[in-house]
Amino acid sequence: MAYAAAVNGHKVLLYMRDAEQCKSINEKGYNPKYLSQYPLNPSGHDNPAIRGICTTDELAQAMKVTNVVVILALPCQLTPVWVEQHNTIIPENTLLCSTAKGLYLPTKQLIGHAILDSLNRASQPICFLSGPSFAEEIMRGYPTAVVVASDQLYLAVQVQKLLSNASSFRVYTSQDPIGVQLGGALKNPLAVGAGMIAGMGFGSNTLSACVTRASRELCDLCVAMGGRPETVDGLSGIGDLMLTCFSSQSRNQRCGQRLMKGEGVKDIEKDFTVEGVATADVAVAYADMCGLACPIFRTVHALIHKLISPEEAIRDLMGRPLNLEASRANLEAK
Ligand SMILES: NC(=O)c1ccc[n+]([C@@H]2O[C@H](COP(=O)([O-])OP(=O)(O)OC[C@H]3O[C@@H](n4cnc5c(N)ncnc54)[C@H](O)[C@@H]3O)[C@@H](O)[C@H]2O)c1
Ligand SMILES: O=P(O)(O)OC[C@H](O)CO
Repeated sequence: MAYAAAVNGHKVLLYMRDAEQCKSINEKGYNPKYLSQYPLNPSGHDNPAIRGICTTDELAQAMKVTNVVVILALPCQLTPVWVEQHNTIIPENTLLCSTAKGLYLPTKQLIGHAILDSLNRASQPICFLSGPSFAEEIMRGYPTAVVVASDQLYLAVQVQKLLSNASSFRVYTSQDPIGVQLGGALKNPLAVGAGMIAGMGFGSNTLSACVTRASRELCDLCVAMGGRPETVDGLSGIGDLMLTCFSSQSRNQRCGQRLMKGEGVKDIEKDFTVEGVATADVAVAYADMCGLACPIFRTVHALIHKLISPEEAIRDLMGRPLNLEASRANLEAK
């Protein structure tokens, strides 16, 4: 996201904890830890267009500048903690844009509600960026479309203008922050499930069937929790579901594959962030709250926690009562 903003000529400060990483960004124009082969310098000049900062003092100074947008790009389970630690230096009127795609496990909240609670301010301007977007493909300049949502459209439009560029990054707006947050979060356990199918050695028939039926569950659960169905049909629902279920670039998808090879969640999470694991727990809690069957969400959750075997999972899903395809079977109580 820093790169997308820098491409548009904005002054970008990238806050990080590691002083060495910061030094490398400022002196060499490369981030040694993430996507290290890509220069952080869209304009081609020697000086990096993105400057690294790593002290709370520098961050506090940066926050005082007017017209700042703070893009929070942390894993979901860490975002509220970080916000709470920094809430005194985040000005009340500064627009926050969260990119985290997950549901917050400790309180089973949408990430936006958890952030506002951590700030202890319900009125902070906030929006949510989501949609099919592997970071590496953005750095490569591959045309990408995402959506940014806020209750107040003008806040979403601010981020839309900040990040969109006509050659490779197109940002749509939405006034359905609940639907956009839920779509981006709930696709993750389903992508873990898609990886499990590959890990079990099944092929395209199984994957396509599962993703299609999963998209129905995603829609039912999002709508039951207050999102709009047209949002789920969009980039932050079906769009991101397709990306992550059909690509082994997805960390959630790779996690599912590795789980089926016998690895444990804790070991996999040491290698990369997997939002779908914690979010699966919250998804099942939401399904219970809404009285929804959501068999795929429940099966993925049970497999993650090794409550059932892969053979039982297939038997349970394939052995469900036969039904019309378009029936609302998912809406029956479990
Ligand atoms: N990577 C992608 O392609 C991508 C695309 C779209 C959305 N997202 C979403 O964005 C969110 C962040 O994903 P990511 O891939 O950038 O995750 P990541 O695992 O790469 O972590 C992002 C940053 O958080 C920092 N971090 C980790 N622990 C921290 C802590 N305790 N305190 C402060 N900083 C800490 C890391 O050092 C890293 O710089 C996720 O919810 C993800 O789903 C990621
Ligand atoms: O690698 P994943 O599975 O975390 O997916 C990253 C983004 O959500 C893709 O849009």
